[in-house]
Amino acid sequence: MTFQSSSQGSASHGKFITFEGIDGAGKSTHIDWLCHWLRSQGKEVVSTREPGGTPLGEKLRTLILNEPMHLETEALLVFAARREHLAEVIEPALARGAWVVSDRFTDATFAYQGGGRGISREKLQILETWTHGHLQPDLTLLFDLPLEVARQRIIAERNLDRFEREQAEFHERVRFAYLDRAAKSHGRIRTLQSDRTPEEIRQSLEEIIVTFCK
Ligand SMILES: Nc1ncnc2c1ncn2[C@@H]1O[C@H](COP(=O)(O)OP(=O)(O)OP(=O)(O)O)[C@@H](O)[C@H]1O
Ligand SMILES: Cc1cn([C@H]2C[C@H](O)[C@@H](COP(=O)(O)O)O2)c(=O)[nH]c1=O
Repeated sequence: MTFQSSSQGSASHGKFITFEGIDGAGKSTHIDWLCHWLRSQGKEVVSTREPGGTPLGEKLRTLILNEPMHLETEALLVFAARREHLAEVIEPALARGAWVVSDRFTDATFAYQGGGRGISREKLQILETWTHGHLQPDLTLLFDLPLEVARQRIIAERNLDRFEREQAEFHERVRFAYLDRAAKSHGRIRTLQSDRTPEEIRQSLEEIIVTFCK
């Protein structure tokens, strides 16, 4: 993890890797492979997700994904679930030297609640600083692809949740908020072109992760 204090780069801490992208981008498909690969390198790996990752967080996830609510209530709940996730799972794992791989983190909030719902970046930054001002992912893998391709992948296979049922314009705003954030991330967010075969994506992912581990 990247602490903004002098603990940055300390050998006693693990690494924090997050996966991001619009719904149906292919994150879950590749998280298992990455965790398997990291374990084959002898690392302790904690695989988790947001919203969720703790018993309380999973209850909040059910509400967030299914219950109609005010847009700011939604933002506050994702940060509440995140605070619990950090305290119960992420921070202890990193402190003991484990690698944490999370299916989504705060970039998702800037993309969905910021880009999608229109909450200002300033408001979200205040919540981010309050919740985890001391900690950011070391590496974020952004799975990017055209909206129509992602829709085709998920539409046949699942009951759509509150976000997945949003209009195409919402998902376009989410996608472009992610890309904008990646462009300003100084290399933390690596974008993977995801309208390719799983094998091609995995090869790109492997190149990124091997370089990151050096
Ligand atoms: N490169 C690919 N080509 C074709 N189909 C894919 C590819 N990657 C994933 N899929 C399929 O698309 C669907 C969505 O993939 P996956 O669940 O990995 O996406 P996700 O980003 O985790 O989605 P969500 O965030 O909505 O859970 C799955 O049926 C998966 O098998
Ligand atoms: C962390 C986070 C998530 N969301 C949204 C994005 C997705 O539509 C769902 C989670 O579903 P997934 O299939 O597990 O990817 O939640 C959000 O709006 N804001 C967030 O901070």
